[in-house]
Amino acid sequence: MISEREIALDIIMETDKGDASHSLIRDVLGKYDYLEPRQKAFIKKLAQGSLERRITLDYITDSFASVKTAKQKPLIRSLLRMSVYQIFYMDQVPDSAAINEAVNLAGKRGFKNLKGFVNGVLRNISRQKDKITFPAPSKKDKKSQITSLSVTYSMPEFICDLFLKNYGYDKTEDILKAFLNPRPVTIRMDERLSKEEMKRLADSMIEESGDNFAIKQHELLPYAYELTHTDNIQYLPGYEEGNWMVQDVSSMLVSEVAGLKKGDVVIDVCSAPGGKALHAAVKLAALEKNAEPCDEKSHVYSRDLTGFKTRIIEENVDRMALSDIVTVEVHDALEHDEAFENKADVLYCDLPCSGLGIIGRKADIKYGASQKSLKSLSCLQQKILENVWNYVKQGGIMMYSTCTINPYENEKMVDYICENLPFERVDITMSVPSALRNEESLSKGYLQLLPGVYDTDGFFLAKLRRV
Ligand SMILES: C[S@@+](CC[C@H](N)C(=O)[O-])C[C@H]1O[C@@H](n2cnc3c(N)ncnc32)[C@H](O)[C@@H]1O
Repeated sequence: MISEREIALDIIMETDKGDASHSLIRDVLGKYDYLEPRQKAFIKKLAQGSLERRITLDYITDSFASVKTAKQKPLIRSLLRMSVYQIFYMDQVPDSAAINEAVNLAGKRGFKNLKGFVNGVLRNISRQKDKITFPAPSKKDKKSQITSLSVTYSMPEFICDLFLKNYGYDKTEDILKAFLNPRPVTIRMDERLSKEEMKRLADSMIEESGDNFAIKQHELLPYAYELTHTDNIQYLPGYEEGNWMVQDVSSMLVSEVAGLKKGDVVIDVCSAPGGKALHAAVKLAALEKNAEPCDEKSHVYSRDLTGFKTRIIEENVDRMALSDIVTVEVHDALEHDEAFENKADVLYCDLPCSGLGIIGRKADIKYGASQKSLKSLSCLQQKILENVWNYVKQGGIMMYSTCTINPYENEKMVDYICENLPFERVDITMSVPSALRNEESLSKGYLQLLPGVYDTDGFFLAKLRRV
């Protein structure tokens, strides 16, 4: 018989090898579908939390263990992470339960000789947990600030350094804190629904969901709704009917700011799962309602690299009844397509990026990122941009966006575009929701949303006009 902690242990061991935690947790919980919701919630919290706080947990263990985490057997390292997480961050679990089960699991999984080590380290940590302190930052010493932020908020040092250089200590701390707070899921209701229909849909979600479920309208956009305590979101009312799709409110701003007009051709070169392209399609479909038969038809071309990815877009297009207005195609954005030259009124360049803005949702991103991977992503973005920029008509628009917080992929990439390609920045201050209009970055010709400052993922967007 496998226990909940043993299931969590297996997930933690896999994520230690670099596997994506969100899909892994979903797949493993699918395999143990017979478990009670309470048991599944425990496994998810333990696996996710141990990953999210890995650096902090290792720091605590290393303060007590004779063999440091880097030198420990992978199973023992994962077991200690999971147990220290319970001792520090799961108040409802008695320390003795976490420790006894860890010792049993060490024996069960072939490490009888290390049961004493596991027991000793965990009992010491439990006894002294109120006395443990993290490295303090010193105002004048940048290195001490990096170490302190890294250990306290479990963030690799090079990311702390990157944020510190750009945002200073206080803002960096706000961002890192926000990453550790649970983020609600945001959905975009189909704008073809009336306000009353959206409200009725939200009410029916409440009626059909468990006690903890909550839904509220997002303050930034009237058709964005925040959902908390959502498991199996696809079973909520309106999903099958295509009345909504999951999308962070920050990402909705792209189509909000693009200034789409009836008859526009939109090309999205990196489109899966289709959030922004389908948002554009919904807006255009609403405009088409008043079109005359002789008017130019609006259309969205939604492309991505593989059939696997475009199938996801197609499923969303079908579900949302947008197949008349959207064409989905497999196409490598690095391959130039002459047929697309001068075709787009609006080109979406929502390019592959380091994803540092969504670390709060996908903790594995922070451990997978490196200075080298960030550099190679900005090279890829540059190559894609050089290849697709002339899909935009003269006077047309390029929407450049990423879900990251890295100047080399964001503001410096916009500088690159404006210095090397025939584009100029468009002031978007008046087209963002009023609650964002005082955002400092807008005065520089782009919008950089930082988690902890706004109730959104980290997101970057710029509107550029071909001149
Ligand atoms: C940030 S995601 C796009 C998200 C999407 N725009 C949305 O709003 O749902 C980046 C996408 O770029 C795709 N991609 C990566 N390299 C590509 C390439 N060379 N050509 C086309 N798509 C690519 C990835 O498969 C991924 O789906």
